[in-house]
Amino acid sequence: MDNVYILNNLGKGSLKVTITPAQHKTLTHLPKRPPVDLAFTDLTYKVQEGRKSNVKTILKSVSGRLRSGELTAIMGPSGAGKSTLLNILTGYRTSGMEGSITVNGMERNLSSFRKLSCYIMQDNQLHGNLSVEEAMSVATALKLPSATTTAAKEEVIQEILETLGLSEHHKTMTSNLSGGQKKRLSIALELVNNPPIMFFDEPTSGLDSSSCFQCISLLKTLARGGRTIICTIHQPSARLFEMFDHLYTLADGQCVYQGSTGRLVEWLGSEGLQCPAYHNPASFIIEVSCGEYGDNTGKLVRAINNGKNDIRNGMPFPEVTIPPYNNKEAMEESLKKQWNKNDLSQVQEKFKEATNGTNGNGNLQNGILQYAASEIAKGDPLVVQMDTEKQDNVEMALLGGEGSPKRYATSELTQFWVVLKRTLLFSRRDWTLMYLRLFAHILVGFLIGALYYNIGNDGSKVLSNLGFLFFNMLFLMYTSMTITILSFPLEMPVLVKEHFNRWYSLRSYYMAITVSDIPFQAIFCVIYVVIVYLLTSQPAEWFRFAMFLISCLLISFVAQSVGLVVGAAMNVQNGVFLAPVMSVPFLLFSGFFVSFNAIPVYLRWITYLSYIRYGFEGTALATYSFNRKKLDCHQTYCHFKNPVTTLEELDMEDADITLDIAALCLIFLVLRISAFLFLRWKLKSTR
Ligand SMILES: Nc1ncnc2c1ncn2[C@@H]1O[C@H](COP(=O)(O)OP(=O)(O)OP(=O)(O)O)[C@@H](O)[C@H]1O
Repeated sequence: MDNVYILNNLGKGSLKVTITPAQHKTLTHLPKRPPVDLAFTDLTYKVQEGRKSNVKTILKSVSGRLRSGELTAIMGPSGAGKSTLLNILTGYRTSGMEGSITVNGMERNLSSFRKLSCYIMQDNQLHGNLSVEEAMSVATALKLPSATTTAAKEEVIQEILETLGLSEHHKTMTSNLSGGQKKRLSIALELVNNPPIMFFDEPTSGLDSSSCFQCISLLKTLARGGRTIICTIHQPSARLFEMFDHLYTLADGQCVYQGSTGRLVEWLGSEGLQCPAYHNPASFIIEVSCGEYGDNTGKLVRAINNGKNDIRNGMPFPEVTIPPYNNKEAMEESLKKQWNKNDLSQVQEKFKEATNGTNGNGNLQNGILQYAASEIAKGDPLVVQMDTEKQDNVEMALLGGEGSPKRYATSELTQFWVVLKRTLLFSRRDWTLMYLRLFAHILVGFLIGALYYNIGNDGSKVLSNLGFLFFNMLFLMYTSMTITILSFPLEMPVLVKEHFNRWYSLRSYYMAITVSDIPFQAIFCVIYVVIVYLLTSQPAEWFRFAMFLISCLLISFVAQSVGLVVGAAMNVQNGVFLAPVMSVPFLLFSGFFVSFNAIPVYLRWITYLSYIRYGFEGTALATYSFNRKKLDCHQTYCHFKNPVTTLEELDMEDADITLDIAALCLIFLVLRISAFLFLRWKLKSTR
């Protein structure tokens, strides 16, 4: 359908422009968000190294302005502090920082800011087991308000995928996408709620030159839509460099250039640094920053006043003042004024999306866009038929404080449900997690059944039967513990990204992963126990079987929780070594190797912590307690013919299975809470 726009250039009549989009490539269905300008003043970042007195200053009182509608590159030599600056601006790193960061002239409220921004990290943290479409569905389910209809969500997904050139690949599994496609998917996922500020850490790393160009074109397109796009980049090619609107260059933690990319060479020339002909300006500024043309850093830092000066007019930026607002209306009014300042970007967005869409081809400087922009630049009032809704929908989140809406777009229950469904889908698709585990339980079940075949009621084989009971504990413990230690740390980077970008709360995520694996673990455990119980001819009484099964189930749940604690607290290498080593004392004090009374008094407390002891005791009581009849004996003398003798030998004659079950439940709860606390600590400490 043709779009008709009236450019009512007052005093000069009106101009009618008819635009026929080549294909449906608009982002009209995204939620409307306000444009955001970000400024930072005298930003200093220090870290402590080694001894407490050894403080390293990474950012040295840098200042800068990052405007909406512009694509900003943060450049500098390796180790200059680019990632550190980006991490501070995103709010990813908060401790050790001094200075002020303002958003549209007001002191940044980190909580509100994080709702307006997204951070796309270098290694596209994506779940490989989801298709593009499924990943997008999860993003819309979590990032758009629950009130959004399914049809509207579908439309958002459709639009974004078409715009980013991913619609052809909507059924492709994320793990099979190319590097460039993965990058685009990472952007697509965050674009769902249309954040006005987007941060990218090295968006072009690992991409070939054509994909780099496409990626930067896409970022430029997003910037032209009124968004503030900031990315760190390593020495781009001259072609890529030209595409950036704004360049912020760091050298040794200080700002050596801030301004348009187009004026870089001219400005450096005015400082006595002539860029050789046919030399890439991006390479030149890096070389200058590295000191290849002498020590110019101090001179450049002074000339630019460490980022306080605007290269456009060589003057310091106007002071940021925060007006004293008396009421909410005054704040809204002020924000609307700021909004109106960004009319240019709104016009650009409208024209861009109506004409060529955001298809990443970089062809943005079309005639209409230039016309509209130049008219505004001249100061002539220009009325464009636009979404008036945008102006009314000033985001109170910018203001922070009382008017600030909820922390997440959806309720914790919705987050729990969406993450649970996603985790169940992963489990179904994860070969190791599902089929290999099932196979192992069945195989080992039959192996043990064959080894201890029919010994359950044989008075001469009670010691072997106790060995069987202990082996059950060992097997169930290791299988459920190691799978969690191996799989959970792999989830961490995605969790860090999604949690930081406000997809869900840690609580909802944790509840979902806690619940998701329990049914599978339970099914595997039941299959194993049924096989071994029948093959080894344990007492054929339902209540004994139930107690035996409950003890085994609880052991596998507890061991899984141990795996979660270890997986949350450390990486795979350490976890795989430490968890089995840490389990050794619990195995030794389980009551199988040494009976309780034989353990030295000062070491007995360990048995109370040994979950293996409770599990082993539970299965032993289920087998030999509750007035079990004497066992069969096919030899002249069977010492353990009477089950009471076995219990006496194990010091379990007074033991109570209810206490064992209660202790296992308590340990389970304590471990699950500890795993949550470790996870929370880990999320904070990685930042
Ligand atoms: N936690 C830390 N402890 C000690 N030094 C740190 C810490 N974090 C960063 N640094 C140092 O700060 C400097 C800047 O690091 P940063 O990662 O920001 O550099 P960069 O410009 O992004 O480099 P690159 O382009 O190589 O990624 C480096 O010298 C780095 O070693």
